[in-house]
Amino acid sequence: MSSTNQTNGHAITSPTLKSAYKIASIPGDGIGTEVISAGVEVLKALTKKFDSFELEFTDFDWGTERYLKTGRYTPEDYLSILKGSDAIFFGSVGSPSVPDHISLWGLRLAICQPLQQYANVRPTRILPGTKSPLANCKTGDLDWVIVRENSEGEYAGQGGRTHIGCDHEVATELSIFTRTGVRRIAQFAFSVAQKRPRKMLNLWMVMWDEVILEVAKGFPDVKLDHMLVDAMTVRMVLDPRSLDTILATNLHADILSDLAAALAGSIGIAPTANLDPTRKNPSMFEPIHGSAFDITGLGLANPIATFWTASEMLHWLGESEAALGLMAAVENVCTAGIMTRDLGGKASTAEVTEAVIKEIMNL
Ligand SMILES: NC(=O)c1ccc[n+]([C@@H]2O[C@H](COP(=O)([O-])OP(=O)(O)OC[C@H]3O[C@@H](n4cnc5c(N)ncnc54)[C@H](O)[C@@H]3O)[C@@H](O)[C@H]2O)c1
Ligand SMILES: O=C(O)[C@H](O)[C@@H](O)C(=O)O
Ligand SMILES: [K+]
Ligand SMILES: [Mn+2]
Repeated sequence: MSSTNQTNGHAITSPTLKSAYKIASIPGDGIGTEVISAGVEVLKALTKKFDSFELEFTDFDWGTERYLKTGRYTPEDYLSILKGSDAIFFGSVGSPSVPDHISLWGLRLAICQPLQQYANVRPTRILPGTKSPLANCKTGDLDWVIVRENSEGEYAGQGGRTHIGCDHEVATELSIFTRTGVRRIAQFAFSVAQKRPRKMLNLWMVMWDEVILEVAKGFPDVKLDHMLVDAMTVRMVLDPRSLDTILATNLHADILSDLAAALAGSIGIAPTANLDPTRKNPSMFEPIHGSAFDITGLGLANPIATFWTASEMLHWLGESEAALGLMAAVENVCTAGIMTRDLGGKASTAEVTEAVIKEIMNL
């Protein structure tokens, strides 16, 4: 491409570098395929509108169908394949025909764990034109970022079963926490909180508390507040304005983020970034929801979670103008009332997608 500059009254044309990013797209199972294809369409529209960058997509059919045929969710060299990309755009994994721990460890965790995506970031707010199920909670009242520790805790993969099928069978599921793991996620969460208007971080747990108090010394401008997870659910419902950045263990944050999405109107809007903050490996971006068997193939899947996810991916890649443009387009479409059934509307996945693309082209 080229750009035109004015110099001494003369227009000169000079070549400029256009960033090109390689995106590995993994739609996965269920509505994952529907929302990722909508997301790819929207991202392609953005590259037309903002001609400063290009996206080169490679699609992978890694999902349960592949597992049932070959015994693996991915090819054996999947990590080196993914390492050749700048980011991973993921739908969901999970199917009624395979137990959840097999699908989860076969694909999502098989990517997050070895690629050291230890920070899982889940922003939530109430989009304009949409409603929270909480009476008196309006757009702006609920504006949170949940930071989920994404590498250890309850999803560390430690534990097992002995004497399977016997009455005295024993099953263990161990949560593990390391100082290194807690320190690095605390540092990450503080730096998120530091950039937010309320500069506030809420969290809990014993060794966590100790490590976090150490890390807190490096962030004197962030207000720190400790909460137990059960009390946090109450506070999220009764006093959403008092929260900002919420740091929690892998499982606790998994649960709190579904609650947060529901309080903001629907799980169909909520995005996730699985980040390797060191940037040694590509990070993975996905909607927070799963395969949603109950609505698969019906055109009812809300694609906004995936659009918001795409916006987070663009921010991470450094394309903030396009990222903000995408969210502005999404907000305009919500304000116009073009929404899927989960948000109280009547539009299909394709209609919302088309409306967002139209808004992007009119930005
Ligand atoms: N990261 C992931 O890939 C991920 C996350 C969660 C669940 N899962 C898997 O997905 C499968 C189904 O899990 P589940 O039912 O507990 O959770 P789910 O998120 O798939 O669905 C929960 C409910 O929310 C609705 N919903 C979800 N996304 C929606 C959207 N975009 N638009 C409108 N409605 C939406 C569904 O219809 C369903 O009623 C399981 O196999 C589970 O393991 C995968
Ligand atoms: O257990 C899972 O499938 C995941 O943790 C999922 O719930 C998620 O939120 O990523
Ligand atoms: K998902
Ligand atoms: Mn979850």
